[in-house]
Order: sequence, then C-alpha cells, then structure tokens
Amino acid sequence: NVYESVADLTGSLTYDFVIIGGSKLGGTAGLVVANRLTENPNFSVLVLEAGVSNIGVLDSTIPLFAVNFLEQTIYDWNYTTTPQSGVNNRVLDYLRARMLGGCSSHNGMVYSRGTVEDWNRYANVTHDPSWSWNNVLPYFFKNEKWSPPADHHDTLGQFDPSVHSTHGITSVSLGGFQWRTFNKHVIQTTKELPDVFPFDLDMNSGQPLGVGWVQSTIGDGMRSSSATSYLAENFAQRKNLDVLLHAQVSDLVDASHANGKLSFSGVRFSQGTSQFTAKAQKEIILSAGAVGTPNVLMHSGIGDQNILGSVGVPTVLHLPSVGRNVSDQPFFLASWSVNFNETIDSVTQNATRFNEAFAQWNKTHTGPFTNYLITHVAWLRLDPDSSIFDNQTDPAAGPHSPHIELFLAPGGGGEPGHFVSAGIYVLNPKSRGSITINTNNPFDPPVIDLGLLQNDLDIFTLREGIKRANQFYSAPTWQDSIIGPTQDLENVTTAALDEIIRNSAGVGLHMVGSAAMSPRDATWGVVNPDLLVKGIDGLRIVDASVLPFVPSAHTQAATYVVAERGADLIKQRWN
Ligand SMILES: Cc1cc2nc3c(=O)[nH]c(=O)nc-3n(C[C@H](O)[C@H](O)[C@H](O)COP(=O)(O)OP(=O)(O)OC[C@H]3O[C@@H](n4cnc5c(N)ncnc54)[C@H](O)[C@@H]3O)c2cc1C
Repeated sequence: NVYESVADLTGSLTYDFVIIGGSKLGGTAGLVVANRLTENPNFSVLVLEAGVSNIGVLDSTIPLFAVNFLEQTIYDWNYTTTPQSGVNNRVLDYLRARMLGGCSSHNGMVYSRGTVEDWNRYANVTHDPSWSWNNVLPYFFKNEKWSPPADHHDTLGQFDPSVHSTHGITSVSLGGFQWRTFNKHVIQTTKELPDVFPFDLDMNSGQPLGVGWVQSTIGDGMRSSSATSYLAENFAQRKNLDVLLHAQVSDLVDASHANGKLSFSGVRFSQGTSQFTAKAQKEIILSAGAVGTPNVLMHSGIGDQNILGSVGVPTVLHLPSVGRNVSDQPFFLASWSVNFNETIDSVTQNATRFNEAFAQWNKTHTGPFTNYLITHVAWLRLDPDSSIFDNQTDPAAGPHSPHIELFLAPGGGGEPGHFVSAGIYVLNPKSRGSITINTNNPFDPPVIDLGLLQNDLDIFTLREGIKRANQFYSAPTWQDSIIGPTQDLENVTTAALDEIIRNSAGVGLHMVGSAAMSPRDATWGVVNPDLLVKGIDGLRIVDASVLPFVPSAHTQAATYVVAERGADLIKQRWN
C-alpha cells in the first residue's frame, strides 16, 4: 500500500492516525509507529512522506555504497547550515534523507544504544522513570533482530549474546567481511595498550568503554532500514495502512479549542502543484526528524511568537522551545598511509577488484560490499584531571559513559593509495544551535545553525580525540605497517591544531533536541515525556527531535526506541 499519487488513495483522506515523515521512526521513526499501530486492524493509518521510495535504490541496499550518500543526491533534502563561526565561518552540508525509511535508508548503519547512564539521565531530566535504561531495554529488544554476519564467521568473543535480542524487526550484525590484517592490529593494540584501549566485548551492553567490534543494522549482506524492516512486504500489505510518497506536509490546519485545549485535525500537504488536507480522527504524529519536525511546527504557528511574527506566520501557540536546544556531535577524520594493501581502498580504487566485489555481492550477498567502512569502535573518556574541568562541568552522563568515539576503518584516505583512518566524534557536545524559519513559505528550507564548536569543551574534546587516535595507530603492532599520517596532527602547537580543526571539522549528522522532552510541568521543552506536544491535544512527536541531548552514541538506535515507545504510548491511549 505504498502509493505514488494521491489519486491512488481511495476514500476521503480521513484516517485515525496521520503520520508525517516516512522515515524509520516516522521517517526512521514514522514507519515504526505505522507498523505498530496497524497491528490493530481497527486503526487506519496514513503516512505522508515527502521523498521517494527506497525500493531498487542500490546505494541504499549495498552497505558499502552508503558512501555515495555523503554528497548531495536526489534522496536528500540537501540542506546547508548557516556560516558556522566555530569552524571559520564555513557553510556545511547538512544531510537529511528524503526517502522512505528516512535517514535509516542512507545512514552509516552503526548500531549503538548509548549507555545505562545516558538513559537514566533522560529519565532524571524528564522526571519520568519510563525513559530509564531498564525500562527502555525491552524497546531495544523489540527493535533488534540479532543476525549472523554475511560471511557466517565464528563470532565467539566478538559480542555478548546475553545483551541482544533475536526477535525484533531491524537486523543487527557484526561485520560480514574480514579485513584480516587490520583486524589483527586492532585487537593487538588492545593487548599492547590495555590502559587506554582495553578490549570491550560488546559496545551495546550499556557500559561500552574500550574497543570492540562494530555492530551494524545489516542483515544478509544488505542494509536493514525501517523501510526494509518495518515496512517489509507483509506489513505494507496491511489493509489499514496507506503510505503516500512525494507528499510534502506544509502545516497543520483546522485548529479548534475544546475543553480549554487546542487541537488540530488536518494535515495540509502538497503533491506536485496540488494541495490536499488529510484528516486525523485520533492523533497526528509528527515524525519528520530533527530538522523537519520544528519546521512543520513553526509553519503551523507553533513556536516562538517573536520568530513567527518576524516572518508573518500567525502564532497559534507560543511555544518558545521549538527549534531551540539543537545539538549535534562535532566530527574530524584523520588518516594514515599504510604499506599493506588489504584495505577498502584496494576495492574502491581498482576497477577490476570493484567489479569482482560487485559480482560477488550480486551472486551471494557476501564480500567486501557487505560492510560499511568501520570495523571497530573505541569509546573513550577524557582524563579526569584534564585542565578543562577546572572551569567546565563533566558533560558525560556518568563515570561509565564515554566522551570520545573513534571509529576505526581499514581505508579512507581519499587519495590514491592504502590508508587506515579514525573518525573522531565529540559525544557530549556543550554547544547548542537552532532550527528557525526566515520566510512564511513552508517549502523554503529552514535555517540550520548548529552552533558547532562554539564551546571550548567541544574543541578540547576533539583535540584529545585526535591525540588518542595518534596514540592508537602508534602502538607497537602498527610500527611496520604505518607509513605516516596524511596530515601531521602531532607535531603542531595547540593553536595550529585548533586551526586545522576549525578548517576541516564536520558534524556527525546526529541532530537531536529541536522538540525536546521535558517534565510535564516544565515551562521549557516541546513535548511531555509521553511525547504529546505541550498545550495541544492529539499531536505527538515521535522522532529524534524529542531527545533533549545526544546520547553518547549515534542516534538511530535511540530513535528506534523513541518510536517503539511512542507507538506503545499511542496504543495505550486508544486501544
Ligand atoms: C548521512 C547520515 C549518516 C548517519 N549515520 C548514522 C549511523 O551510522 N548510526 C546511527 O545510529 N545514526 C546515524 N545517523 C543518524 C540517524 O540516522 C538519525 O538520527 C535517525 O535516523 C533520525 O530518525 P528520524 O525518524 O528522527 O528522522 P529521519 O530519519 O530524518 O526521518 C524524517 C522523515 O520525514 C520526512 N519529512 C521531513 N519533512 C517532511 C515534510 N514536511 N513532509 C513529509 N515528510 C517529511 C523526511 O523525508 C524523512 O523521510 C546518520 C544520519 C545521516 C544523515
């Protein structure tokens, strides 16, 4: 029931639930909610997705081809940020998928849940224990289907089965192709430098400190997105579910007041040059993602009255936190040239090997195309005696939560040759940005200001991350393999290193916080812990934007939890 044109929909465009954003959760989240709600045959659900189908998009299916999404494509909104003063006024591309499955259809597929302390902190901040680690773990399990790697290698000692679930929907697996030389050196480094880089059996135990094997949303050598899992054929066929593509929502309409409460019953969207309104009899669920959700809210008159007034959008509800409090994780990529040729570069830079790998994947869904770039992840803490803590509080959720992530990859120098690399993330950034609007045309792009690297702690953490990456690739085991760094990041002054960072750092693309949860009686925040928008009846936000700050992890697993829990909350109200 996935339709290209509104003319294909029978009936009056009236449903129990209208979900905005066909990502995994509505986008990424939206399809999770759609799937769970349509388990009840009495509920009718319409999903409105601005983008295109994921079906037949090879870049979305073959894990290694995800790199092709790291530039502007027809599967993306192709946003850019405002000039970011923290990175020498550069304007950055800000990728957001515009396709079924949302960012789960085009992201890096790293599956990381965050820590026990991260989730307990969400529970504390929202005054709602149902967001604690123990209480969200069943939702991780509902989402995750632990699966064998594509090469069916022996995974003993590479993960802890006791912290995984095999009965969920999204496939999660260890790497399906072995870069043996690189893997050997990584594991040897954990033995040679165990104080800094201890081996960690499972990065999703809730206590991930150390270096472990990466886990990814991949099954049978293919990407597992919310579109391929939650909207798999057996689910898409449900008679009570309609999914409409190329349907861009402009705003919520038909506002009314009943029993002193505001509600909206209509969702206005465009297809081509025509406008339509879908009706929700029970709830509207906004799952347009951390950029799209505040954008739709503001164009519906829900937001800061000063911002809305300045662009001529009449205020329906003054909710000043909409679009504020945005956070994302600063990122820096460092590479080293190596003298072994068993690297991803050997496949991507050699037409013969590339064609062989492609043929192998086509035939058996095995081989080097079954992994993305990353084989291991190091989750690390800043030194507690760091000078930065003289005047800054520790941003981590607790002593067992990392400040720094290094993703480790056997390739990626971006030039001809063979490389190893480390992607360095600041996991708990203190800088904050915003999503605002500067016109009253809902089809104009929103204004994205990440506030990237504006807080000293963030650039300090990135510098420390670079030092750890240098230390990692300086372990004795690498001595005969590493030729040298592609850029000297070690023998430079702090000021020079800062300048290098500000000239080339990017962003993790893990935005959250633009429609944050807060305690039920709080005057800040956009949604209550039950994800209902404050001051509005029947409007729920179910996507990454509700997380008040990033977990010390990437964000898709957390988004799946928000979506699974959001669906449960909706069912509890209406079943
Ligand atoms: C390139 C990239 C790589 C990433 N890599 C990883 C990774 O390896 N691991 C990880 O954990 N996280 C990763 N992330 C982050 C993660 O994918 C996102 O945090 C998560 O998927 C967000 O889900 P969401 O449902 O909130 O929003 P999205 O997945 O963005 O879904 C929003 C959906 O709503 C649709 N939409 C928006 N506005 C409208 C509108 N007005 N009308 C109709 N539809 C609309 C969009 O087209 C989209 O389909 C990555 C993100 C990107 C962009």
